[in-house]
Amino acid sequence: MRHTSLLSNRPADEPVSHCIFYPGSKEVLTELPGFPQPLMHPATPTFRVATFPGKGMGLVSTRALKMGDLILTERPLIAAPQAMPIYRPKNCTDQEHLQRGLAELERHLMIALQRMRPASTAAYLALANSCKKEGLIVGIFLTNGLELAGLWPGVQGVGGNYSAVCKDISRLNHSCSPNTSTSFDLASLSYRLYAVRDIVAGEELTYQYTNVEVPASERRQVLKGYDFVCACAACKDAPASDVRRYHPSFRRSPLPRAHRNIVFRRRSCRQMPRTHCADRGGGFGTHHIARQSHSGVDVRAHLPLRCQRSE
Ligand SMILES: C[S@@+](CC[C@H](N)C(=O)[O-])C[C@H]1O[C@@H](n2cnc3c(N)ncnc32)[C@H](O)[C@@H]1O
Repeated sequence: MRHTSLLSNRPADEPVSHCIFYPGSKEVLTELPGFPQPLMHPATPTFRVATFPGKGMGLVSTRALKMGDLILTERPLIAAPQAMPIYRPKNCTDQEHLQRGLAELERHLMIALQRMRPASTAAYLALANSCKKEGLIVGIFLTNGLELAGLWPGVQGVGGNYSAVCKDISRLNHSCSPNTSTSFDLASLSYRLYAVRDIVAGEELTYQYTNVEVPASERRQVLKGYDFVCACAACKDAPASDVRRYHPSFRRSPLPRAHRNIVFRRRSCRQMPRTHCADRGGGFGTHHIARQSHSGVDVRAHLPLRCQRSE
């Protein structure tokens, strides 16, 4: 593993990302023409951090937004592999292998936090940890990680082999009918958060942590890993909502053509301990990475807007 502070040679007010990379990933970025491109921000502020009863902190819109509007652009504080490549002795159980992987991840994250700018370290440590069984540092990483694909040399498409934590985007709370989605721009090393429907001023900005096309009971299982029970309208009226979610109109996108490259991404790594290592055999992380390859999908097939309006 290589630790790299990307763009640390920039002015002090420019965001720096601390990256824990496999060999070759940094070169994927530095060989991009014009890397690093400047960050593209919205013309006027769009959000603030607020507290939501029963959810902790989250983001709220400070002005009306139109579907497709850019809400914010952000470089991650830290990016690291979703699964650490560690040796697995013959008699090692899944659980032991998982714990060793997490301990190794924690060790690398500690190094990262020590090397980061103090303000970035403080911002990371201020994030939520819903994964209390693990150490604080790794717990924050598992709670707040977003998928970061496209940096694994030789892997095309949305491999999702890295996970990244951001100061603001990681504050988004979950909804099964989310009003935002992200894309990741490699050339500027930044996430872009977009509105996927019209949003009124003062509305909470929400994001999907899991596949929202599956029935509520399946979503509930995944969300258990984040230590909350979703109380959105779709979950409250699950039988009716499940029926609507199977309807073909659920998959039809009303996004204008210009915005159809927006990609829905889910939270990246929270399922890693529970679904892979607890439920399946095999090498640490393999199944998880396979799952993530389904998570960056064309928004055309996934915008649940018609249903959102009726839910
Ligand atoms: C990535 S953090 C989101 C920001 C977090 N609320 C905070 O205070 O920083 C994920 C955690 O937020 C909380 N959360 C997210 N969405 C929620 C929801 N719809 N209902 C209740 N809690 C939620 C859960 O504790 C979850 O583990």
